[in-house]
Amino acid sequence: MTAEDPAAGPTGAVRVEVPASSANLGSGFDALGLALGLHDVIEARIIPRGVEITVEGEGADEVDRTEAHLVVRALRAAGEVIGFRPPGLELRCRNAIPHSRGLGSSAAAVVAGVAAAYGLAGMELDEQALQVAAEFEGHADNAAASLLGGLVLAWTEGDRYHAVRLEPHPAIRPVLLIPGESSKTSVTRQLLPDRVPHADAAFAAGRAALAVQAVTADPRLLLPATADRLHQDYREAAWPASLRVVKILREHGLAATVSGAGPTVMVLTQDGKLPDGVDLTGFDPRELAVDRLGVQVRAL
Ligand SMILES: Nc1ncnc2c1ncn2[C@@H]1O[C@H](COP(=O)(O)OP(=O)(O)O)[C@@H](O)[C@H]1O
Ligand SMILES: N[C@@H](CCOP(=O)(O)O)C(=O)O
Repeated sequence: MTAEDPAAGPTGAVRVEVPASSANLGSGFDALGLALGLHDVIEARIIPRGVEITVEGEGADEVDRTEAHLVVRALRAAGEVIGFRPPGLELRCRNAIPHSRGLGSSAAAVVAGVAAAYGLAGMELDEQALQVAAEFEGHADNAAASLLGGLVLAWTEGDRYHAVRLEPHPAIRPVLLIPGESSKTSVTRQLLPDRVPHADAAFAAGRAALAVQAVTADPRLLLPATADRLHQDYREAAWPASLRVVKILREHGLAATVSGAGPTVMVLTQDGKLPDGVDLTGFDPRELAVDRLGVQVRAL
């Protein structure tokens, strides 16, 4: 995360580039996130009054163009925290992150709004930025990844959100299988049980710890490290085809997981390849680099 010229003081306009992310990585439910090389770009400008919003690309036919726009709401919320209250705002959004597919579009939009507030106020991003962004989602995995880039470990302490950033191993090449249909995170969270068996919790703790080693240091461990018992099976009704593909790819030895709350499938490969003969009808396979920078802000 950088604000490239924070010493320059408040500015009238900023350009923000924010990465998508894949949360959970199978075993690290609500804790692990990986930033991906697919970016929304937002230009935010202070104007005398009101909001003027243009949107191109993903979500252009759906998103609100009023004060209720997610980037505006996040910008205003961050502004309250840092004491920055612009009279009016112009936003130009060029969206590349598909909405409601498990690629962290909402977290990216929120991080973009928070980063725009800091940039317009001439401030560098800080710990409070994660706090504001994570409060919109209720979990910090995607928001921390969009903010910091790389692999993130997110956790909560009371009502405070925290994250550390780790460097993913250079050999890791994520392939994303993005389906046409969408699935709302708020809906699939309701499919999760209130309690899980102790053995499953213990399994998850071990595999999530292993995932840190696999993603940062030893990608040969990716298959066992991404095994999950806490969320994917419970959410099957929302995206049976995604879970079927995950299981088939794992039987072929690939570290496939449902990305975030689905329905996209993420495969952590080391060669960018998928096995022949696996039926991927309905999915658009795209190799995406790991984003190592996190959100980028510059004055215009
Ligand atoms: N760039 C954006 N601008 C405005 N709203 C957005 C943007 N990205 C996502 N959203 C909002 O977030 C919703 C998707 O959130 P969610 O279901 O959590 O999916 P995702 O997994 O993509 O984050 C969209 O329907 C839209 O309301
Ligand atoms: N840990 C969350 C992640 C949601 O990610 P999204 O990209 O689907 O919003 C969850 O699994 O609910």
